Amino acid sequence: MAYLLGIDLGTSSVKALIIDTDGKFISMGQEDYNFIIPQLGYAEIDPRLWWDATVKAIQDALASGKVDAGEVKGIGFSGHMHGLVPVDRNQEVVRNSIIHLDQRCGKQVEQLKEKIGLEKFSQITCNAPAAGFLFPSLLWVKENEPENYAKIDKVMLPKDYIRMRLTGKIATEASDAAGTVAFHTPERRWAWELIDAMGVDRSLFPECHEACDIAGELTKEAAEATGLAAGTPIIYGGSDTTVQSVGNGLIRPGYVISNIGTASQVICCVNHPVYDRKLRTNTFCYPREDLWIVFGASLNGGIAQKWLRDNIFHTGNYRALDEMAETIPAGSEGLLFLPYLCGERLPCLDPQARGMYLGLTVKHTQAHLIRAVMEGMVFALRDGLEIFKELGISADKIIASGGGTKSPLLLQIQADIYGKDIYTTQSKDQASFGAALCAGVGVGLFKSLEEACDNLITLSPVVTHPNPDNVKVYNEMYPLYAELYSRNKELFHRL
Ligand SMILES: Nc1ncnc2c1ncn2[C@@H]1O[C@H](COP(=O)(O)OP(=O)(O)O)[C@@H](O)[C@H]1O
Ligand SMILES: O=C(CO)[C@@H](O)[C@H](O)COP(=O)(O)O
Repeated sequence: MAYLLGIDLGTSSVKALIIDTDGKFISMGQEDYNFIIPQLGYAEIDPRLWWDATVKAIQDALASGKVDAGEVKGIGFSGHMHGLVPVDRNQEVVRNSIIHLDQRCGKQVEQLKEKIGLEKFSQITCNAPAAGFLFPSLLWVKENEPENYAKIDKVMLPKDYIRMRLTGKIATEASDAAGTVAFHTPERRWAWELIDAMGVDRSLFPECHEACDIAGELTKEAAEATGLAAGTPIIYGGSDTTVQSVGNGLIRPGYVISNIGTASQVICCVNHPVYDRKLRTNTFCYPREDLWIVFGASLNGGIAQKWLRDNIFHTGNYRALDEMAETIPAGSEGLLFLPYLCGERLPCLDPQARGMYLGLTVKHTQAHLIRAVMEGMVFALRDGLEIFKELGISADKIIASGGGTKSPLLLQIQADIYGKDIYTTQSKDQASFGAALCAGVGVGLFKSLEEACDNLITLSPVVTHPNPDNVKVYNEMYPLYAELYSRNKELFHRL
């Protein structure tokens, strides 16, 4: 038998998925970890925790699938984006990774805008600089931790660290490199003009490749740690937003993925690097040289539900929260929730944005608080769909993805707030599945990503249809939701 291993390094957990070459699920290992919040607005994690969790997840996948390591023909990756992983000359981490949820580098974002000019910056990167992205985070380290900055030999993205531990080699690839905003997105190369202008040494940036290229082979040391076979081919892999889209079959323009993970996004792919001139969405590279991804990224997807579960209700169980929310009608009887608990990127790029409930009355119960949070998470994504309309990007078909697909209620809320049928794919975990497909293309088991997607990805026969009454309620509420941020921005900034 021939198998493929896809590793998805998420913000909160790592998944190692084994499939066969027909795309059939064989087994999956999953391990959780927690990033730390050393102070308000910071979000960090020691990358060695990712490695330990990845090793365990791979071991579990091999054991539960009873897979002979020699039959794993290729390994691919998907990884949460934007985070800074700095290593020294011995490939040891210099400091904790500053991850995408971190909002500390507002000052460095302003410096980028002042020194380069926002228009020039966005023409090169197709994006606005934002807190939590590698380049401004690196500028923060340069300014605030000169002793750490001096030790940095190379910087990389989170999943590149795992690949480095497996191959012994440091490199990155275009889909994640574009998310650093030190990258020329249309030309798919490091933006030396920006790097030089900010006084950063070019040597810190590793070689950059394409997602399905071969990166190297599994080392003997990594084989001993994981139980995989030394010499197994390893491909570069890509950013989670793009690879998860591949795992949903997104390989040509025309449809949209609605992904709810810890963060959440609405995503489409395009043939040219088009970008929103108002810089509310992101345009990065896709794991195929002639495609780009456009997406609206909310920092506040499932993390809002996790906050409610862990900090407010102290229940370990999303299902229990769903059961309560299901008892409440659409619209939560006039209660609205703005989910900007981590600051926000879509549509406002504001690290000081905050969450809020609007409309509380004595009638509202715990169940209303839960349902309003779920609705707020999806209203945040509708903001992205409205921008797609302005850009002339069609959303003929919407495919839901990520951990949010485990909740039938969240699927129904998406159908009702978007007013569209919601499809899902049959693959168990789309990001790690996409990573395995990229590996299959890299090692030559599939001719192309199109062939892999067209042959191996099937939509689930269960489609969630919008309920017309709920659509009406949400269409009336959305304009109120859309004003919540702008009307409260000044207060958020004074808090
Ligand atoms: N029954 C469920 N089990 C797990 N996650 C769920 C469930 N229902 C909804 N979710 C949502 O999925 C999110 C986790 O999604 P996932 O894609 O696994 O995250 P990540 O890849 O960011 O680690 C949770 O924060 C939650 O909002
Ligand atoms: O920030 C972005 C995209 O810009 C996300 O792609 C993160 O990479 C989210 O990862 P998960 O929350 O799904 O782990």
